[in-house]
Amino acid sequence: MIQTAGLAYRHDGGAEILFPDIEVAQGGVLLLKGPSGAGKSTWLALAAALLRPSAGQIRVAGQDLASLPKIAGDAWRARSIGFLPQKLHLSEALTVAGNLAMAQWAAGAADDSRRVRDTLDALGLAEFAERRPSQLSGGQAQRVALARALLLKPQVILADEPTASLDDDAAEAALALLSTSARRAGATLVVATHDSRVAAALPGAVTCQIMPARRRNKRESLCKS
Ligand SMILES: Nc1ncnc2c1ncn2[C@@H]1O[C@H](COP(=O)(O)OP(=O)(O)OP(=O)(O)O)[C@@H](O)[C@H]1O
Repeated sequence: MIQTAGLAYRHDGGAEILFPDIEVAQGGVLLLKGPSGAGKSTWLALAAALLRPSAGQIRVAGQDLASLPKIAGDAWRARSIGFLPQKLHLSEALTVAGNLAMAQWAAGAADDSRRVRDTLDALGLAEFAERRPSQLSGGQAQRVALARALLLKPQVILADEPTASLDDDAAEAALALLSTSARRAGATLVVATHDSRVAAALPGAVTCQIMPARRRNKRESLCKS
């Protein structure tokens, strides 16, 4: 479950970004839309406890994040959040399987090569386990990053612009895989995007518009389900 109320954040030297109040049930899908620079990535960083709000409340996967100390936040994130970043950050020094093992190690989880294999298998990546990231297509590399995000069975998956630079067919396949994987894992899925193709691929999502304050119409609701 994700719940926010009166959430706001001010970057150093920037104007305060005001976010709409959001409520998404555990296992639900949240689509965060909004123009470039509106604050979508900032919202994801707040939901991952990478940033602390300047005002308001945010509760993610049963944890109140507004007042969570940094060290507790790091441990909570490792347990609870799977992140699919726009830049995939796969290490070329490691194989595909090694990249997943590295994610286990970084989260302080026990080394579990069986889970690495099973996760790669579930995403149709078994045959690529011993390849380096540069030996994969863009879509395959993104699937590896999704496998890494799912590996530790997170309660929430945060995906930042998952269809950027994908053509229509690849974007449709990526979104289908993302939502099927999240549903199977019982995880809440959050997709932040300004790609208008995404809404059609995520029927039933709670859709919230992140909007710079100067462009808001006070009577307009910024979220709908
Ligand atoms: N570290 C930072 N320091 C100062 N300002 C920042 C910082 N990071 C982001 N901003 C500003 O905060 C605002 C929101 O940025 P954010 O990256 O969250 O937007 P976005 O909606 O994700 O944009 P895009 O779709 O282009 O990725 C922007 O005006 C941006 O310039």
